[in-house]
Amino acid sequence: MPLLRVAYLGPPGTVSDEALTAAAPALEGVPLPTLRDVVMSVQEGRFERALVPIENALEGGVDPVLDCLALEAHDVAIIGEVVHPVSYCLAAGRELAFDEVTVVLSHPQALGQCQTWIATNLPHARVVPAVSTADAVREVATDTTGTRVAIGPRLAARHYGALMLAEDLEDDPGNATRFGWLARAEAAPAPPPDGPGKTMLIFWGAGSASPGWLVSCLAVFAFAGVNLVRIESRPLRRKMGEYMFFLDLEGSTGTPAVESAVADLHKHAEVVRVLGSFGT
Ligand SMILES: O=C(O)C(=O)C[C@]1(C(=O)O)C=C[C@@H](O)C=C1
Repeated sequence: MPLLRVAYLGPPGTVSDEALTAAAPALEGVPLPTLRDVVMSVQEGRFERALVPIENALEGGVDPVLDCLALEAHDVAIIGEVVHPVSYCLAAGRELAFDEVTVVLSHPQALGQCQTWIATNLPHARVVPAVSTADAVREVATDTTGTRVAIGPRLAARHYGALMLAEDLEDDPGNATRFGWLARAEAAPAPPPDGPGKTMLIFWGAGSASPGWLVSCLAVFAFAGVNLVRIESRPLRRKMGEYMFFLDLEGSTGTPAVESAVADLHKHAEVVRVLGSFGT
């Protein structure tokens, strides 16, 4: 039987690559250039599965993934999650003293996760965003005369033969990223009827301009005895002041409590979409 191919943010050596290998070493990973591409590859049926970062312990939600799931990838479901510890090194194509460094490259999430380290150790360097951590490391690895460095996982430094000038750059040793497994919604396994589970959903609209609207939306979960574990708002990408709300809650939609809370939420909100419901 052919191996299941899983799309992830490339090139090889990203944190996504590390997380995929740690979670499912037997699956074949296929690197794609951007996070939007990875999500849309499942929406468009080019891949049956993808692994994408959703949330980081220090920096919060991974916006391109959340926005694409909410607003573009209407037929994609989150079918499971893995939490992967994240640690970075400072990679370069040659030995450099910190005060010689003029540019530090990385993915914006990684730059955010290391912001205190950068401010303390490279206060004069220009911080430049890259499409992924591994892309940044690949870029500097062959630069044997310049003054640029990159922040990326050790995997990337080894993969591209870069020197490691420093290690453990993350601003807290508890740094970790939560990744979601994606599949087409029709291929998602049925949510578990009991046992520990999680449901991720989004809602917006109808009544959001009236006092107490958000409270009444959230109250449906309290009344049903469902524990909310995360709430995050993002612009609805329409006009100023319109937001969508991402909720994570304990329990799957296979349980009566979650099912009735979600049904009640429909009475308050214009749009309610369950992004995923799975066992944990
Ligand atoms: O650039 C990478 O290495 C990625 O896999 C992307 C990404 C992200 O977008 O959050 C994944 C995990 C880390 O939090 C940092 C970057």
